[in-house]
Amino acid sequence: MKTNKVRGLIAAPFTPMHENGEINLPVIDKYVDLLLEQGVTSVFVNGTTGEGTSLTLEERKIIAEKWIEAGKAKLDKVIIHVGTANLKDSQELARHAAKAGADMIGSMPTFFFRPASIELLVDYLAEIAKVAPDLPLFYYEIPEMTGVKFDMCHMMELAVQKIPNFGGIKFTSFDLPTFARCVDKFADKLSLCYGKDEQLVSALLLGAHAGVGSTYNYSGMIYSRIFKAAKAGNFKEATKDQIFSAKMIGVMFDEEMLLHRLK
Ligand SMILES: CC(=O)N[C@@H]([C@@H](O)[C@H](O)[C@H](O)CO)[C@@H](O)CC(=O)C(=O)O
Repeated sequence: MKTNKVRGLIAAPFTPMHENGEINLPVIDKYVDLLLEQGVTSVFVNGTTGEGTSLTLEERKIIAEKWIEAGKAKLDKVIIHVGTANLKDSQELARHAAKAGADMIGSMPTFFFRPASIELLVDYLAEIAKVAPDLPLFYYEIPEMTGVKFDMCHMMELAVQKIPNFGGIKFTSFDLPTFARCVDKFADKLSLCYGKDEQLVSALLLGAHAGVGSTYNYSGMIYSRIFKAAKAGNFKEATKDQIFSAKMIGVMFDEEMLLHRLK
């Protein structure tokens, strides 16, 4: 099985499109270089920022293939989001990601008919993980968009028992106390990636292994400085950049996550 170790900055890339809404694949080669120039070393493809759940399966497959091909020997990890509203589509995307050479896969829960219990959520993830047994599966926790909210520490306890290739979590929530419990319990065996850019430094202080976010696409240099300063224990420096990030995000988003403002 491929390693579940991912570290540093993971961008959640936009899906480049032409005016007519067709996918603009060739620009992804330059996109990889743009991210690397900012210190971003991995990508989480077809996620929220990539509008994955608004794309067809075929579109998601060609985008995944292009990021894997463009990122080869350049990016550290290409992680493909396979979450959909149903199991069979997610399994199809997971099989495809494995065949195409992805390093990892991630999945959010079903978000219309939501899992009725934490056990059912883990069983669902296990059904996705089993069709791509050589890839670590990450759970994509994003309750503000999915409406699914369980205790992530408990979820991971169940996942490590039931899913041999469970790799970690992509934690997009302001709930730092829960994130702290997850770090305490699982930091030595899983990868814990934090997904709220405006609170990255707090998550790093707690022990996050990686940050994953949308504003990394064009402000990666800010988060690179935060990461380096935090890892060096220079929190005064890290906090300065984090305050800038919080102010920048405050300008872009008022009360809701308006993706179009990011594009
Ligand atoms: C809801 C949302 O878009 N969250 C972003 C954050 O990067 C967010 O844009 C940022 O923290 C500003 O609020 C990411 O966590 C989403 C993400 O990783 C993805 O697009 O897959």
